[in-house]
Amino acid sequence: MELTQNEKKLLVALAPLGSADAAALAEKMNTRPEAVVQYANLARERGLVEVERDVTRRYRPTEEGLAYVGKGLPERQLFESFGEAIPMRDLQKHPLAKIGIGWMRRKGWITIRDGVVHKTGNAPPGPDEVAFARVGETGEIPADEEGVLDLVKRGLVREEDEVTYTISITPHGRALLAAGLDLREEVGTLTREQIISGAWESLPLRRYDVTKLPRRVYPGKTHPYQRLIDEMRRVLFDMGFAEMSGGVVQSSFWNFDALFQPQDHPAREMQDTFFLAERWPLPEGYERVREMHEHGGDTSSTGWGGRWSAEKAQQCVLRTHTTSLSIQHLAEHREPPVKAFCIGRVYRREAIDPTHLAEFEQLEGIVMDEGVNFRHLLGFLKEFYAKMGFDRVRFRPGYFPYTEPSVEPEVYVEGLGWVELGGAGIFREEVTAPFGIEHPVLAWGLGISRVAMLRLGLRDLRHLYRSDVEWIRETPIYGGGR
Ligand SMILES: N[C@@H](Cc1ccccc1)C(=O)O
Repeated sequence: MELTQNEKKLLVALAPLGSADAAALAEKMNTRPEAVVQYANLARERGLVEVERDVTRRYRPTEEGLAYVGKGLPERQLFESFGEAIPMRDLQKHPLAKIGIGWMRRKGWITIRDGVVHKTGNAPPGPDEVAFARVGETGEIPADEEGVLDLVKRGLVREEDEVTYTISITPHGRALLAAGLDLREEVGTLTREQIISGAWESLPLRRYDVTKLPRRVYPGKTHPYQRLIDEMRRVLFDMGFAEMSGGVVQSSFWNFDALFQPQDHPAREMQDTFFLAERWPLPEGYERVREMHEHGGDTSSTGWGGRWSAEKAQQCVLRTHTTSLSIQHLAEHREPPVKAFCIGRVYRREAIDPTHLAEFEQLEGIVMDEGVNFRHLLGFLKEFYAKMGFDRVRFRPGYFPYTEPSVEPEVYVEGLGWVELGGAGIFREEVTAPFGIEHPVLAWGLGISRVAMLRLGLRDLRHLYRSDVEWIRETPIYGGGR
C-alpha cells in the first residue's frame, strides 16, 4: 500500500536528524507526540523507520513527602527534637508525634520506660532516609535506590513511568526519500468543480483500506420478544384476522362466569388468581348467564346447579387468560363471520421458576361462522404454527369448562420433544347461548412466551423480561436464534 501523507511528512522531518525522539519530531511536525508514534508505527511496518520504546521509571515525592523534603522524615525530626530522654507527655506535644513515635519505636531508636522516652543510640539513617535525601538533590529518586519502595509503601513517594519513543530512519527509508515523494496534500473529498473540470484525475487521492473492519455500532432496535410478537400479528393479519383489544383488569363475570366457569371452580381461588378490590357492574342481560349457571337456561344443559352469586361475578381480577376478551368481542359481534385475535399479558399466581412466571403473554383467537368445525380449528392451529416455524404439531385431548371438544396443541422441538403450547376447542352452548350467538365458535389461547423461548433458544423464561442489553444487542434481527 502507498504511504500516507503523514508517513511522508515523518520521513521528511526525520531524514536530516537520522534519529529523534517522538516529542522532538512532534514539535518539528507541529503535531502531538502520540500522533508521531502512530505514523512511525505505520512506517515501521513498511521497514522505513525503527521505533524504540524506552520506559524510565522515576520516583517523585507525593504531597505528603514534599512536606519533609530538606527537613527529614517525621521520626528523624522528632528524634532531633530532644536530648537523651524526654517524658512521653512532652514529646506528644510535638506536631509530628503521632507519626514519628511509632516509626522511632519500629526502627528501634527509642525505648519507653515509666512514661519516659529514652534514645537507644544515635539512630544511623536507614536506606529509606538515604533514598529520601536524594529528592533534595534532583526532585526525584533514582529507581536503583534501595529504600525507595519503603517510601512508596508509606505514601511519601510515587512511581511515575515515562515512556519515550526514539525513531530512526532506515536505509530503506532514506532510499525511498531519495527517489522522491509526492508531498502534495491528499484529497479526501472531491468538490463538484473538481469532478466537472476533470481535475480529479491528477489529484493525489487519499487511499482507504476497504479490508479494515469498522467499529461495531449498536443502533436502537426492537426487543427480540416484541419483534416476535409483531411477527405473529403479521401472520394473523395475513390469515384474515382482526385484532381485538381490552384491559388487563376484568370483572370475574367476563374472566370466568361468561365462560361457564363455575363459581366454586378451583382456578377462582385466591391462590391462583390476583383479585382486586374493584368491582364492575354486570352487563345488561347478565341474567341469562346466571340462568345458564343455575339450571342451563333454555338449552338442554342442566347448568352447574346451586345459586349463582352476582356479587362474586362483580369482583375484578387481573385477567387470567385472554379468553375474557374473546367472549366480550363475541357478545358485541353476533353476526358471522368473526375472525379475531389478540396478544396480551395475563396474570396468574404461580410459583416463579425458569419456565413459569406470574405474568406472561397469550395469543388468543376465535373464528365464528356458519358451519365451521373441529377440523377447521386443527387446520388453523397447524397453519399458524407452521408459519411460526413449527412443522410438527399434534393435538392431545384436553379439558376446559368453556369448550367441547377441547385439545391441547403440542409442537415438536428438536432436543426438547413435544412441548405443550396452550389450549383450544369449540365454545360450548353454555357459553354462546346466553349471548345469542348461533354459530359455532372455534377458540384457542396459546402461551407465546413459550414460543418465544423456543424460537430465541432461551432456557429461562425470565430472560424475556430482563433488561439484558448485551443479549438484546447480540440477538440477530432475523431468524431469532433458530
Ligand atoms: N384459556 C385457556 C386456553 C383456551 C382458550 C380458548 C379455548 C380453549 C382453551 C388457557 O388459558 O389455558
